Amino acid sequence: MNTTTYDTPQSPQASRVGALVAAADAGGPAAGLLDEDAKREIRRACLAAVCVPGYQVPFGSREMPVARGWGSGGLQVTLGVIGTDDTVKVIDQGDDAGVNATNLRRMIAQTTGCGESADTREATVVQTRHRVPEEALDDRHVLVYQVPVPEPLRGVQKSVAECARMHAEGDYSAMWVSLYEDIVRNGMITASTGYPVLVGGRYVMATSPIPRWDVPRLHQAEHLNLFGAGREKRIYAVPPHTEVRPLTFDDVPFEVEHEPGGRCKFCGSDDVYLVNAGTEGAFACSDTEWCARVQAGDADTAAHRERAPLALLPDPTARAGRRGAPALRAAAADDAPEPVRRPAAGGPEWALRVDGIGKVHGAGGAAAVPGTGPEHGTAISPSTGAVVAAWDVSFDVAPGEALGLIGESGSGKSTVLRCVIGDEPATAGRVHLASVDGGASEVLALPPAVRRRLRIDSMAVVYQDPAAGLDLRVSAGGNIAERLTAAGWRGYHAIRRRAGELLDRVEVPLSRMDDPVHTFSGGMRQRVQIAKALATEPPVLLLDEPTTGLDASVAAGVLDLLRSLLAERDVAAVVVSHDFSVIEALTDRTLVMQTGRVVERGLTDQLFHDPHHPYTQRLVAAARR
Ligand SMILES: Nc1ncnc2c1ncn2[C@@H]1O[C@H](COP(=O)(O)OP(=O)(O)OP(=O)(O)O)[C@@H](O)[C@H]1O
Repeated sequence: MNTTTYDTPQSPQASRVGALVAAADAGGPAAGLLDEDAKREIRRACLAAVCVPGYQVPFGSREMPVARGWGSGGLQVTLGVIGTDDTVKVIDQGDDAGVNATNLRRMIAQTTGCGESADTREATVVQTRHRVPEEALDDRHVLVYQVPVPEPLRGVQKSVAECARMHAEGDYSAMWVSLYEDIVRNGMITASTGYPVLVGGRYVMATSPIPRWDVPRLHQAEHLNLFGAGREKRIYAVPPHTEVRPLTFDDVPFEVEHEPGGRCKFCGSDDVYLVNAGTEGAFACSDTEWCARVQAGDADTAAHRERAPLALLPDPTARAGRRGAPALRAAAADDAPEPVRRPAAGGPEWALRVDGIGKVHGAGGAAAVPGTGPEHGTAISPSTGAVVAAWDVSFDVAPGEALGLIGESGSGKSTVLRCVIGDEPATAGRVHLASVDGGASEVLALPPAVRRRLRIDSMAVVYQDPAAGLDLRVSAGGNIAERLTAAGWRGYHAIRRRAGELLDRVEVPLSRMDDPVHTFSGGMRQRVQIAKALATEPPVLLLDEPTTGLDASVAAGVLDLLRSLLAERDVAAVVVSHDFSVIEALTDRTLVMQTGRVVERGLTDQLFHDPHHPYTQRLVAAARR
């Protein structure tokens, strides 16, 4: 028997949390389904979860003697936090008197010595695998959820490590894109169980296992919510009085599930979460305790109606307006969340400055460089065997200017671009952006999270392969929405207007805006990638072989588009290509690269008409053929 008892804390609002603190390290005779060490670990994990609401705390989940689907995570949390003074109630789906619920409740009571009840008002610890009770919970209650799928990002990101990074950096744009795509397809967000919420303004949390109907009851709740996921070994919490906001766009209200005209066939309630009840069109309360009490006249139905999320019932007419191509008009001033960063007046004349960038693949770092380069005819270090992909490359680009990097395959031009954007770490050199601290900060020395952020509002890249810059499963508009939501855009219609304008500008028909990009031709994909890159008007645009791989006529069209886009925008562009005709069409100045080094530089026009270096002469001759 568990003989643990908790002091009754003085602060009613902190009572359940206070009990956790008091019992965190409390010992007692080992008994029941969990030994005291396991219980202590669970309490500590619960406390950590309370301290960082919405954050998934790992714990050493144990095997439990219950069948799969009974929720070993929830059971472990219940066993970890329950004391002999407590009374447990178990809700299986919405049923608290069924075989599963009764058996589980008895097992908990018998192995811990706590009381048991099917009445929410008597219970202090309620374990649920579907519903928040219709009865009001208060600061005496702990609601323990059996969680089947704890990771809210699982639908958009398979890698556990990447999910952790996204949570750490608050990078939830992939989640916003999935909500955007849902609205485009269905006019509403259809996610039912597991609806994502932002907890305490910081972490996105899945609300699995509860339906949307119950989600509003997490916001500023009186009671402590503890979520246990046994298989994924995670515990997380929503402590009392925590802000819990369902994720949705500013102009798309969060909605709960609703059966128009639906009413419980037993108690007549129409302000409860209803489930189908056998025959066609018949419904019943999913909370059997509440239903029975309403029938018995033992329920405060007026107070319940006030709590019910009736203001969040769906509005079908609003849904229709969210589908179909947006009306094109100039973006409104308040569409963008914040002004795009531009170099401050009086700052440097360049938007991007690169000083002595170098990249060595393999051993030796800078020591590997001697013996490589054009004069030695090799990029491979004679001393270490490392590949010196690029070395001592410097340039700057002004707003409204385009700089070309040209060279044969393997000359190192893409390496320079990848080091600047952050796709690979540089071995040497410095990068400055006028939009970051007026150019004072060395960008390569900034923390990785800050550098990733720069890729949203300060720099964009267009890759040769559209699959590198786009999610081909997502619609053209959704791909643009990813960049906009990452930059903080939260207006659904503003996002659609902006995406529509951009797609129109790059000549992708608006009728294709909501089609997945994998259904597009290569040239159209590249146009979508360009539209996405320009979405947040980054002051620096990097183009890596933007037309290579396209048919000649399609490439010519994309080149024309890029030429007019660069001419009309105040963007500083770096264009990498092995083809002098591309460089000639797009750029003002050019660096010629051979075996990792710059061998010639000058105005593109001059280089094209009067190349000095024999290597440049070869490249120009090839372009003229
Ligand atoms: N991860 C790597 N490990 C070893 N060598 C590499 C690696 N990545 C690139 N290199 C080498 O660095 C050199 C420069 O490559 P880079 O891709 O920058 O050339 P490029 O001029 O852009 O060529 P391309 O137009 O074919 O992409 C090449 O010799 C390449 O083989």
